Amino acid sequence: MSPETERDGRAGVIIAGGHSTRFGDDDKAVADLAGTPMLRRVVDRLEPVVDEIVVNCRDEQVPAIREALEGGPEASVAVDPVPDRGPMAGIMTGLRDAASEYAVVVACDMPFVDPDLVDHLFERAAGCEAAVPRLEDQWFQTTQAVYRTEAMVDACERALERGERRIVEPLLELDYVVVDEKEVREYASLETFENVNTREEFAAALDRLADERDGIGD
Ligand SMILES: Nc1nc2c(ncn2[C@@H]2O[C@H](COP(=O)(O)OP(=O)(O)OP(=O)(O)O)[C@@H](O)[C@H]2O)c(=O)[nH]1
Ligand SMILES: [Mg+2]
Repeated sequence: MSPETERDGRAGVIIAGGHSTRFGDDDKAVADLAGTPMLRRVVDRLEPVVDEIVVNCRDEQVPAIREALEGGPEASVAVDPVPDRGPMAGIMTGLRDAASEYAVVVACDMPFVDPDLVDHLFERAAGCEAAVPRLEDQWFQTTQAVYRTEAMVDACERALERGERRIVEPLLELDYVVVDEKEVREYASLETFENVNTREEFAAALDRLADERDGIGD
């Protein structure tokens, strides 16, 4: 028998442990975006393509996050043992709580994440340790990427020990594949990567949702 735990399945790990400083006084994770907390939109979009959902946050966010998750798909909450160590530490916390072999990591501020792309990223990651989108002239989309859970946890631990904070540090240690812009566009429009940092971007997201409701756009 293998000494390692046999894992299979797919997790969705949403990181929400930041302070939303560009957003202002409120926590953007639970900000009401056209009637639905932003984080809950991400949960709802991932639910059809994953087997379990984990939401990572700081301890004091838990009550509001649980409220935002109420009535939705089952999701567990993974609290950072040490807060404010950056999104990579949040990824490590969330992945540690996931039981699945692979996990898609998505930031809580990406309300337009496309399940078709996520599904494709899981397929591309099979047999290796990560599948990460990279658009032309842009950096890796590390907060909308699939990782092999155990491999990424170990790589994050090593990176944090070295004093690194960037998500790309553990990624580059893994056996990863890049999903380029052309390939992304076969599955999703680039709005999948749109992230909401400011009040202006929040207003733009509201406009986009209104257009979608009215059947405008693609
Ligand atoms: N667990 C954890 N998550 C974080 C941390 N910093 C950022 N994040 C998450 O990483 C994602 C991307 O970060 P940002 O868009 O910069 O979010 P943010 O740090 O809350 O916002 P700003 O303060 O405006 O930069 C978001 O989903 C954040 O919640 C952190 O220190 N710990
Ligand atoms: Mg952001």
